[in-house]
Amino acid sequence: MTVSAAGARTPDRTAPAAASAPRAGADQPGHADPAEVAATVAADTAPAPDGAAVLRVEGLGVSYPRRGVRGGEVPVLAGADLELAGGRILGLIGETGSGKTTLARAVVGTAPVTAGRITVEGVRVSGLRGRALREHRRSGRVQYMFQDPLRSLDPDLTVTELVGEPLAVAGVDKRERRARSAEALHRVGLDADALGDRIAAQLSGGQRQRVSLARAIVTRPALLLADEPVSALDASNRNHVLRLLDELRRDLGVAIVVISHDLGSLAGVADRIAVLYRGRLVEQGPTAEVLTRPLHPYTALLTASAPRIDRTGRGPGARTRPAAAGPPAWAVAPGACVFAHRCPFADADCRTQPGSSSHTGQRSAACHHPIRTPSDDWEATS
Ligand SMILES: Nc1ncnc2c1ncn2[C@@H]1O[C@H](COP(=O)(O)OP(=O)(O)OP(=O)(O)O)[C@@H](O)[C@H]1O
Repeated sequence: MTVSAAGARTPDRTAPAAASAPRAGADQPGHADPAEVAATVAADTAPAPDGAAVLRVEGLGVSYPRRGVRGGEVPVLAGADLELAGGRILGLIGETGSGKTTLARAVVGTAPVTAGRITVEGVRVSGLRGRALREHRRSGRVQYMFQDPLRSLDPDLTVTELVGEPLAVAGVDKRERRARSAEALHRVGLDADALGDRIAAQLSGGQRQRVSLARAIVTRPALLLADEPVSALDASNRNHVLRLLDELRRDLGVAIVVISHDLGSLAGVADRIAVLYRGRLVEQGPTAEVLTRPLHPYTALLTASAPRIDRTGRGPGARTRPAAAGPPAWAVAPGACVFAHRCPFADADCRTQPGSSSHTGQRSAACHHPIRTPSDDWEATS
């Protein structure tokens, strides 16, 4: 079990070295003045200059080893390009198995990158190895928040220990750990004095998710990857966590990637949406535009089937067909459209030719026949 860049826990085979680093001691709940610590956090975590990319993903490919086949591999992500500035939220959406978690894990260095590059704050993290990678993870500048806090939080640690653990990994002394853990808990609406001595099993689902969030921000990250942060929560806790994410990006300038199945959750919080289908990013753009005027037929299908986005079924999504089985993504010709087997507009080009990526302003869609409106100003880029 391991977790983030800074040593939480996740059930994977590629445990970051930080996972074996010493744990925080049994700190007492912190007594620091949260306002004072908050001021320090704000000073230490200056938002990236407007427009500066905190995360840049270029031509990313990830392949997992194929079980039982020596040297064999299964490509699960290909040609992914993304950019995210400080203080911005990117919603990453796609059906189960499309590669959302894999993309996030590639960014924190726990998925095997086979092509392209990932840059965080100007540092090429996809090329880091050995000591440089361990140092990067210990810095806590990139944090990954797991979708299942009950499984990802160590059941034996108290809340104070859980939140302070990434700081212990980073070598922060006990006194500062206590102060910063209390501030992080305060920021997510939890009282360290009241909850600091509890273990995860003694918390509600919403509290656990907020402890995960406190743990993720305690290192003052530049980039937070939140994997399905609200999918297990009821409506009130969901809204609370989404509001917290919004505050974090605004107050601390954190760049946040929110992974979700739920367009409704993303609609309220994300500045931009990226749509993943079978390991390919098929569309990206400002949230309102992607949701109301999807360009890629798969996005149209998503928006049409999301009740809160399009209840009428009369939007562009109504033109798409229901799901149908297709070839596995790795069997699709390199660059050809992975949605062609389901797309009502697909022609021979879509099944055989490299997908054409079109864009207009802030938007892009990897599609030979994007859904257009008369006002669209199109430019084919490849
Ligand atoms: N460690 C692994 N080894 C081999 N294959 C893997 C591994 N992890 C994920 N996969 C495969 O990679 C593909 C993408 O998985 P991933 O977990 O990234 O999808 P996802 O979009 O996050 O799905 P979900 O929404 O269900 O969490 C899936 O086919 C999955 O089975």
